[in-house]
Amino acid sequence: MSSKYNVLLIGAGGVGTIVAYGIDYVGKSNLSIVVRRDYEKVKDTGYNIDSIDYGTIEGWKPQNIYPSVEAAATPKVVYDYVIITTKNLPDIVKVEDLVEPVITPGVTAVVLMQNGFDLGRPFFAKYPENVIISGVSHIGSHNSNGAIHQTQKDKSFVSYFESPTLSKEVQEAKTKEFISIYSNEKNECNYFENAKWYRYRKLVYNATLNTVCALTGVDTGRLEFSGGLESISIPAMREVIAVAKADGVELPEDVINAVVHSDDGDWFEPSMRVDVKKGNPIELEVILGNLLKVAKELDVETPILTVVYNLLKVVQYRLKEGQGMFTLPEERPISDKFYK
Ligand SMILES: NC(=O)C1=CN([C@@H]2O[C@H](COP(=O)(O)OP(=O)(O)OC[C@H]3O[C@@H](n4cnc5c(N)ncnc54)[C@H](OP(=O)(O)O)[C@@H]3O)[C@@H](O)[C@H]2O)C=CC1
Ligand SMILES: CC(C)(CO)C(=O)C(=O)O
Repeated sequence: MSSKYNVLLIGAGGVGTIVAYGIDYVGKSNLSIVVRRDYEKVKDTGYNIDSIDYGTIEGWKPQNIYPSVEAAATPKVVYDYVIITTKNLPDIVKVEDLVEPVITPGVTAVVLMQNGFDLGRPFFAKYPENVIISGVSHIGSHNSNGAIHQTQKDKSFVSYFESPTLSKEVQEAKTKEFISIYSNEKNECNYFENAKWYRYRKLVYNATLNTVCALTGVDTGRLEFSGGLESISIPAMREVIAVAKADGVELPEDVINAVVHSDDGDWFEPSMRVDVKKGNPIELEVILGNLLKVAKELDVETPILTVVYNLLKVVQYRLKEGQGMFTLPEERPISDKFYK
């Protein structure tokens, strides 16, 4: 009998494949992955990886490859860890529902290695006995048809989303055990005490630069030179900092400066901008929607973020229509709503 951890990773994209490779590199896990669109190709020839951390690897495969979460549930394996590295799009698929077939209550820890805010909340409601781990990744990695191109080092901060039903000791131990199966000498994977703090810190970037670049169609360099950085994104950053403060999270004095300078020398396109460019739906609800819900609960004014959110809702509608998620009738229906 194997004494290895049973690990399932769902979403082998730019981030997921590098996380999976890192876990395989450590060698403490019996690793399975779910591959959707590229299943046939990956099953036959594996991944070709060009990585700043691991070099050039050809034809890499983990122990098991499944075409769906349901298929990964059929061998009746009890998974110790289920890692989710899909895009988090609750307005399309709720990840807490997606993973249901592979979760064993009280055993499986869920690792959310995704951008966004307050991601633990729906999991606590559905899986009160399971540890929910937060992974905030700073990486630049993309997948095109099974070819992975990782240009920025895999650096991640791993914490637990504080469950209302589990003890600190249990959650901390499980989180550190996860780090022990993933951290290696090629990547940088650190334990970080406070998931909420780090998620707010990351939002200072994602809620203000991803969103405004997605709306305007520019990279962060062009946003700076056009004046949009100072007229829109920096005031929006102040709103994120104000919500964090009202929520008991004090971000450092120099956070805005640090965020703005994090792309120095790079015409960098944040992921939401890339998604719009590709015609893919955007992670609007987890990057901005969840923050605005908390702002409302705490009575914090967020005029800029609110307008940005409402404009991006229109963009999301367009993207969903473009992906064939709904179709509109040829003739525009007439509404009898009275506007004043
Ligand atoms: N890429 C980056 O550099 C960074 C990304 N992030 C965050 O990491 C997360 C992952 O991003 P990224 O790797 O770029 O995303 P990608 O779009 O590259 O990959 C997501 C993968 O998830 C798969 N997927 C989606 N739904 C399912 C499903 N139901 N079953 C199986 N597979 C599924 C997709 O498969 P399919 O091909 O079939 O659609 C795709 O391969 C996001 O939250 C992102 O914001 C954070 C920092 C940097
Ligand atoms: C800025 C970056 C690449 C940080 O890793 C990111 O989170 C994004 O583009 O969404």
